[in-house]
Amino acid sequence: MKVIEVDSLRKRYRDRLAVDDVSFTVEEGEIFGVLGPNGAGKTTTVECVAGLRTPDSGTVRVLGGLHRDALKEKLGVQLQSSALPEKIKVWEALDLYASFYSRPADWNALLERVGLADKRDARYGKLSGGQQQRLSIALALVGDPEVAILDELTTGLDPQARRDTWDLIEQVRADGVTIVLVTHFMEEAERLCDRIALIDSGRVVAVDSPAGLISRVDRRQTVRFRPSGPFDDAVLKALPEVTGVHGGGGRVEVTGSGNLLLAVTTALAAAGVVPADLRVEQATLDDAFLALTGKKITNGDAR
Ligand SMILES: Nc1ncnc2c1ncn2[C@@H]1O[C@H](COP(=O)(O)OP(=O)(O)OP(=O)(O)O)[C@@H](O)[C@H]1O
Repeated sequence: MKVIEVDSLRKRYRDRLAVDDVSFTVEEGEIFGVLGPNGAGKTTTVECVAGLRTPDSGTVRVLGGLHRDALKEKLGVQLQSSALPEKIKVWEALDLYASFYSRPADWNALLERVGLADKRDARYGKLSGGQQQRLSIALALVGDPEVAILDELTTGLDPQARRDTWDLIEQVRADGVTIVLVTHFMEEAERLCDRIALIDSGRVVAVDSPAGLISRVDRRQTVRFRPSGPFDDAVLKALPEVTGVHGGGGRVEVTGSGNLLLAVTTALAAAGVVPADLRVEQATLDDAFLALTGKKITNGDAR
């Protein structure tokens, strides 16, 4: 079932066309990524989906076209800008947000789930960045939503806090919540998303699974190693998977496609060569974005 249908969405801010003809659909139960560089129009797009902005043209249907008030009950939103007052206590924020819904979730259980049970009485301003982020996820879930929109979920978090947040999102999805995740982190999109809309300059460049996006662009791989001794590189060049073999400084670089690693290691074993420091490099989402738009997406990606 399609949970979100966005068709030919356009949104202009005065002289700035932020979203220029964006279309995509999100299926029930998936984690759908909206990925693109800063200023691409991601936030504006999801704000239109959440009913927080009115599109200039195009249509947005969420949960079969629910109207605003009914939709508010079923949609949880965590936006970049939703900072809370410094002095509010964790439990007060949850209690306040719960009051917006007719059938809220049990926020005590939510606090446990996001790992903030011991911070119940702490003030928002005293929480670490990771704790604030987890609280904002709890606030997005306090209405027990069917769909959650999470914008720049892990920006500003250290790698461990980021991975903990990813685990949390996977648990939320396992409960059946459909998730729209806005991000400019490749690793996050690759790890979490079932499908991704790549957005650039207000337009959807492609929608596909992470593997689908990568394979569309480049199936080439590179295998690098240090051979245990000299060998005739014809044994590698003869392999159907191999397109090139280059060497120098005691290192060998083999390019090709298909199951390149297996083909190379098998041929080396047959030739009595042991490959040390073996590395495989494949195209990434970043490469896919570059090939599709001519731009790099990475900005602050904590790889
Ligand atoms: N309220 C606003 N008024 C005027 N221009 C805006 C407004 N909000 C966004 N913009 C502009 O619209 C464009 C798209 O912004 P948007 O925030 O949707 O992009 P984004 O992909 O979410 O970027 P970021 O990751 O930086 O938030 C940007 O050029 C931005 O400067």
